[in-house]
Parts: sequence; structure tokens; C-alpha cells
Amino acid sequence: MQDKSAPEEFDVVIVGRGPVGATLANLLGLRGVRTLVLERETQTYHLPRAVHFDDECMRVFQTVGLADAILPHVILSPGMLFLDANGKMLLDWSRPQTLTPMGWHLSYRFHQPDLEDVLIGGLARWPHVTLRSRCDVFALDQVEDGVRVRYEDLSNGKLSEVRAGYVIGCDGARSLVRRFIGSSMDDLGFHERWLVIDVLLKRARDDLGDYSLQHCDPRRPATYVRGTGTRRRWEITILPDEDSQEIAQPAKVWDLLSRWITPDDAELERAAVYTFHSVIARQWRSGRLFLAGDSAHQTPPFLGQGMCAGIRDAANLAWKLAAIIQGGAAPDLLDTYQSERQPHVREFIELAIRLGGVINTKAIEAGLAAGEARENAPVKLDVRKPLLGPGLTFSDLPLAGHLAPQFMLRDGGRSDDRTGYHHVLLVEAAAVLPSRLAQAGIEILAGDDAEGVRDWLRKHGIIAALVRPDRYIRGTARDEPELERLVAAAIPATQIPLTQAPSAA
Ligand SMILES: O=C(O)CCc1cccc(O)c1
Repeated sequence: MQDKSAPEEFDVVIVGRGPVGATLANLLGLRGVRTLVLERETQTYHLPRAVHFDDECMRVFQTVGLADAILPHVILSPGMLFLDANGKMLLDWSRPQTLTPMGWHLSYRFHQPDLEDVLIGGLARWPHVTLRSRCDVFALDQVEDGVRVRYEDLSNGKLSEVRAGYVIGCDGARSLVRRFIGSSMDDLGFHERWLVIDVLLKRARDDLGDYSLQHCDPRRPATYVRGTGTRRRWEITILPDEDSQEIAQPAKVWDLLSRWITPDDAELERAAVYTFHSVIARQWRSGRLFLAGDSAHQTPPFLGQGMCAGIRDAANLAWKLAAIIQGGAAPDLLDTYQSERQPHVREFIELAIRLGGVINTKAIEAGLAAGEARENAPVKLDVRKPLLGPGLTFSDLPLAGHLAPQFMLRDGGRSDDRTGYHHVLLVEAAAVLPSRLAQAGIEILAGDDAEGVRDWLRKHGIIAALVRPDRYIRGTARDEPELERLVAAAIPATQIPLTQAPSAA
């Protein structure tokens, strides 16, 4: 029986409480947006899935006030080495162990349930965010001024209905929201079965090393990733004539692992067959319905960027939703979500596919435009972050669509903590700015606040930069007229009441 009382109202309903849904809910909570998260499962899925995230993700976690709570659960990744069948290094993808311009390290390894626990725990800080577990969404009807969301509480079979301004499908590869949007998938061509094996060490095996390894043996390509604590992962290609059920049986799994590890050293936590796909939804939005994370795109894992892409989706979408819901921005602002994010994620997926080609064939030159292989010297791989696609950035101005650096303040703090989840104007001296900027609530970060701001502006030959809440540069100014353009663009997008992120409980 359905409850007939007037439906509860939310600005945003998020379907799915994985890392992407939970990050989006934290960002919306930070904005004070009335948000309901509906999740089918009772608890965090306890087994490992994603194992890697980058500096940009950590910056988003910092924005929602959870970086300090996440840090104890991660280790730094020194990088990944690609070896041929004889152990000779073909490709060296080492990561610097210093902080990047994001203010964090380039590469972190983690255990997904640990991260999810922190992100979900963080939701309790936001009075406007509600989480309902064991709630299975089955219908989404777009009505005149919102979406009618119907779901079943799986704990008691009760059917409920709420009204949402917007619905975001963070509901994974088999997304229900995507079905309601009616989007087909753009197929980028990579679909391979791999056996993913997680083990827990019983004794130290320092010889396995801290680098991730890609064993580029065309007979049976395989990946090794050192996880946190005693966790270690292997991902092993399944050959076309092999049966998915049989290959995941413990005896067969140990047989495949035998060149690296045996049951004397470790216990199996899980062995599961995954088909790694490379697809992008053609349509990320229909009216008030949106996709984020795996519902919108899936990548082979070789760059460790699958979850990162979803966190970027959340960071791009949250402030735009808030600007419309609370700031009166025009709803077509949300069209820039797909136009900005889709080319970005496509570039990462295409690079992951090319890396997959290296792992499968050892053919570095064919797979990558990453430099020339020299006799007896590995190619160095340097992965550059793609630019934001077209949308809100001023593409005729320098640095538009790049990530802005985070600065160390003179008082020792980090600039994102000072400026919060706002638009920020970086300038040499705040005194020269029009007063209407302050009235519009745009944060100013000047050379007096952080020495790095002045140096960075001078290095790029600019006098100002407008940075969005998701830390991407909207545009920069080389002179006063360009600064006027930035100011005019910034003001309408920032008239949003803000709440600050409290530290994690
Ligand atoms: O960069 C790393 O250290 C790991 C990235 C990664 C994670 C999982 C599978 C894979 O092929 C690469």
C-alpha cells in the first residue's frame, strides 16, 4: 500500500550512496540544499572495488571537510611500472612524492569501504541531507515543476513517494535513472574479461613492492596493485576460451597467482570476474534527471581513474544545482554539465584504452604518444589532466578550463579552506577591485594572502583569474577590460547562501 499523505519535498534526490553519490550529497549539504539519498543496500559494500584516487579527488574531499578523516585510510602510491614477460621495464609511470599544485599528492591507494564509511559518516553533519538505506527506486515521473520519485522500502515492503526538484543517478553501470533518461551508450571499443583477486597477507611480503605493476605479457596480461594494510590485488586477463565460473574457483585462482604468491602467504578475500567496459552515455540529462559516475561512463581501470571521474562529475554538478535552486541561476546552466565533463572523461577513457593496448601487446609506440622508446631505457609516462570541455569557461582567455592551484596562505593554512565552496577571484592586490564583487559574495584571494598567488599570476602574464567552486579556471585577465568580463560573468553565478564545512565528527 502506498502512503497517501502529501509527498515530502526535496531539492535533489540522489539515487545511489556509493562514493559519487555520497560526495555529491556532501557537496549539496555544504550548500544547504535539501537532499535525499536513496540507496538499495543496507550497508556499505564490504569488498574492495576502486583502489586509487588522485590529488583532484582529495581536494574535493577537502572541500567537504573530510580530507583529514580520509588521510588515515590511504597510502601514497609511488606509481606504476610496465614490465615485459622477462621483467624488463618498458614504461615508467612514477609519481612525484611531493605535493602537486592541488595541494595534495598525485596518487593515493585506498580500500573503498573505508572511504565510503567516511563519506557516509560525513552526511550526518548536514541538517538538510537525509539518507535512506534499503530503499529501491522503481519509478521517476517528470511532472511540471519537479520529479515524482517512487521507491520501495525493502525492509518492510512499504511504497513511498517524494517530490524532487532534480534527480541524480549515481546508481552505477546498470543505472535505473539512465533507463528513465533513455540514453544509449557510445561504445569506445574496449571490453575485456578480467579476474580481479584481492588477498590479505598473512605475513610481510616486502618483495612484492609498493609500485603497481603491469605485466605486459601478451600470453596473459596481469596487473598487481599494492593496497592499504595487508591488502594486495591482482587483476588477470581471462582468455577467450576460459569459463568465468571455473576461473574464479580458489584452486584455479591460486594456480594463476602461483608465480607471485601462495596460500602460505595470504588468504583470498575475493575473486570475481569483471568485464571492463569503455562506454559513455550519449545523454547525461533529460529535463530534471541527470547521470553521474558509472551510470554516465565506464573505463578500463588501467589509469586508476574510474572513481575519480565520478567525483569530478559530483564537483561539477553540485555548485550548478545550488546556483539554480538557491541563487536563481537559469536552468540551462545545467546543460554545461555534460558539455564540460564528457570530453574530459572521454580523453581519460581513450588513454586508459591505449594503456590497455600496451599491457596486452607491449607495443608502446603503437599504444601511446608518450615519447620515444630508447634502447634499454623505459619510456617515461606523464599523464596530463584533460581540459574541461566547452561550457562556462572563456576559451579565448589563458588557462581557461585548467585546474587552479591551491595556495599556502601566509598564516600556514590552505587557500581552499579560506575561500570555501565559492567562486574566487585571484588578484595581485584586492584594493583595485570593484566593490560590487564583495557585495556579490565573491571571495578574493590576493598576493597579500599568499605569496604564491602573485608569483603564479606573474608567471602566466595575467592580472587576475576567476576560479569556480569546483576549482576549474573560468577565465583569466591580462588587462582591465578582461577583468571586467570576468567580474560580470562571476556575479550572477554566486548569489547563493553558503554554509561552511565543519570538520569531520
Ligand atoms: O596507479 C596505481 O597505483 C594503480 C592504478 C590502477 C588501479 C587498478 C587497476 C589498474 O590497472 C591500475
